[in-house]
Amino acid sequence: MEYQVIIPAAGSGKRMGAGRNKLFIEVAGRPVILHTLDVFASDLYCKKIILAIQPNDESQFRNILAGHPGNGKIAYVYGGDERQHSVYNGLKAAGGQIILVHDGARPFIRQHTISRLVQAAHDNGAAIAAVPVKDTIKRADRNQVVETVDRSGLWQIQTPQAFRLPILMSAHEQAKEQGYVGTDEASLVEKAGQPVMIIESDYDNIKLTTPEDLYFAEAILAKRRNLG
Ligand SMILES: Nc1ccn([C@@H]2O[C@H](COP(=O)(O)OP(=O)(O)OP(=O)(O)O)[C@@H](O)[C@H]2O)c(=O)n1
Ligand SMILES: C[C@](O)(CO)[C@H](O)COP(=O)(O)O
Repeated sequence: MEYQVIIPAAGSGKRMGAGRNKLFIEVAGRPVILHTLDVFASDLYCKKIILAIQPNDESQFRNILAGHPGNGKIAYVYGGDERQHSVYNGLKAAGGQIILVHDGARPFIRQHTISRLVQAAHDNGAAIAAVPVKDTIKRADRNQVVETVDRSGLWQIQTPQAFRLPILMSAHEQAKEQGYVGTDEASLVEKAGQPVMIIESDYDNIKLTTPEDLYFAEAILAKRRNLG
């Protein structure tokens, strides 16, 4: 089933502390963004990649992506101050029935997860990648525990997040009218009253956020090379 994907890539990487867009950092000798785009480039059902970037990163992105197999599918839009604004700018360039949003900082997404998300979004309207929480979660007030959260129903949410395009567009427009900023697309869609399905992903689908994540990234790629 055909789909388009928005890749938010306009962040500043403050928590990474690299002093530049973390998607330009090399892992196994290649910039993070190339790893992220690989699966969408090779997926014949992926008809368009909408890359949301900062204007001052444009020449570097274009140079890095010039030789990538997915380059012919890429449309560039400028991002905004918040991730949500970057995604909304991407939505305005999107078409077709199914739209995915996938963090540029998540380079290890698998094809079979994407395929399941696309089908679930077609069937149900909205579907997101997630893995069960492994740690005990507690709520604290000024570092003092006030509540232990029942872990049985908790999921660690990832991207891709997949939607029928009108559902996501409407949710973003409602959030804009209400001045609501969420940390993922699903929170906007939930707020609009649309059920959201969870599709179990895998623990390799990490978001490269802090420097430690780069060690994990090298290990994930080494594992995949060894598995062939
Ligand atoms: N205004 C923004 C903020 C983030 N992103 C993108 O959204 C993804 C997930 O965001 P995050 O990991 O938080 O990236 P940064 O915002 O760059 O990180 P930080 O919060 O540490 O600055 C990243 O691919 C990032 O480039 C974006 O397109 N536009
Ligand atoms: C969308 C997301 O990756 C789901 O876990 C996450 O909310 C992004 O958060 P960030 O702070 O913008 O990286």
